[in-house]
Amino acid sequence: MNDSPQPPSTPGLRLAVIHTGGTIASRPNPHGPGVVPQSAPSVPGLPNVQVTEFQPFTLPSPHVTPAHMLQVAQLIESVAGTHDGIVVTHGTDTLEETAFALHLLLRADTPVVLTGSMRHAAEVSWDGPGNLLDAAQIALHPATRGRGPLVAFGGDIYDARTVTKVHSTAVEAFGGYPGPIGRIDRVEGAPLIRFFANPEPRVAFTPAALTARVDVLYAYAGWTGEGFEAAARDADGLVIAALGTGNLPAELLPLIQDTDRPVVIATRTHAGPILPVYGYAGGGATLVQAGAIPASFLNAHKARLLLMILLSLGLDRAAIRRVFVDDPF
Ligand SMILES: NC(=O)C[C@H](N)C(=O)O
Repeated sequence: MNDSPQPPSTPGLRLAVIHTGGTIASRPNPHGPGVVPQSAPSVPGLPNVQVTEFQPFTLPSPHVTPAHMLQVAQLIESVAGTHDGIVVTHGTDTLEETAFALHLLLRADTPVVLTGSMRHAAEVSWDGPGNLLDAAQIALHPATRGRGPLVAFGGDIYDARTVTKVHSTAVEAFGGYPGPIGRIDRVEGAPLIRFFANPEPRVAFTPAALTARVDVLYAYAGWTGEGFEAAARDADGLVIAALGTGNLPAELLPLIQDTDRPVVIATRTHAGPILPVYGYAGGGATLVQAGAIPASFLNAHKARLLLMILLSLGLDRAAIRRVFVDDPF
C-alpha cells in the first residue's frame, strides 16, 4: 500500500480529459422537461499540469453505444503516447460498460480514469467537480500506471472489470464485488491516494469495428423461453442473466441445446461466479453440457461486450469458450 501524501501535482505533467456527456455535463433543459447534457464540466486547475480537452460526443449515457466505446478507445490510443494520464467523463448509467470496453480494447498503459456525477451542475450537491478532481489526480499518480482503466467515484477507486452501478440516485452510486481497489482522500488539501489491490492482468482485443449483435435475456421464475427463439434467429450471440450460479427453468435446456449461437450464462445476482453445480434439467451442469459458456464473475451486460468483441473478431464458439474460461474474468 502506498500511503504517503502526494504533492497536489508534479511539474510538467500532461493530462487529457475526454468529455462524453452524462449528468456531469447536464443542466436543466431550456427547451423541455428534465435535465440534459449540454456543456462539458470545467476541469479544476492543477498547478503545472497541462490539460488538453476532447469532446468526441455529448450524450446521456443511455445513448452511448459500443461504437461510441470503440471511438473513445481509439481516441485514447491516439493521445496516450503524449499524455501522462487520461480522464473520461461519462454518464453513470452505462459508465461501467464503457469502462469494461476500454479494459478489453486498450493496449496503451497510460492511466485512464472514468468518472461522472449523480447530481447536475444546477444542484447545490453537485458532485461533478470533486469527482473530476479526484479522477485527474488519480490519473496522474505514478501508482496508477499499469492497473488498466479505473473508475473513480465518491473517493473510491474501482477496477473496470468489477465495478457496477449499485444505486440509482445516491451519490455513492458505485460498488461491485469485491469492492474498491483504492481510495483517494485529502489531507490539508493534498491528495492521499492508496491502492490496496491490483486488477487481474488484461488481455487486449483489437476489433476494427463492433459489428456483432448480442442480445441479453433476463431469467425469471416461470420463464419458458419467451424471446429466446427470436434472439437466436436474429442475433449472433446471446447472454442470459440466469438464476443463482447459472441455472434456468427446464424449458430453456432444449433451446440452448438446439441453437448454434454461442449462449453465455451470467448470473442475475449481484455477485459471485457461474458454476456447473446442478444436474436437474436447466441446472448449470446441464447447460454447460448443452454447450453454454459460463461468464464467470462478469455481469450480463459486461459479458455481452466481451462476446460482441469476440464475435466481431470472427472467433468461433470453441475459441469464445476458451477466452471466457481461461482468461481472468
Ligand atoms: N448520473 C448520470 O450520469 C445518469 C445519466 N442518466 C447518464 O448516465 O447519462
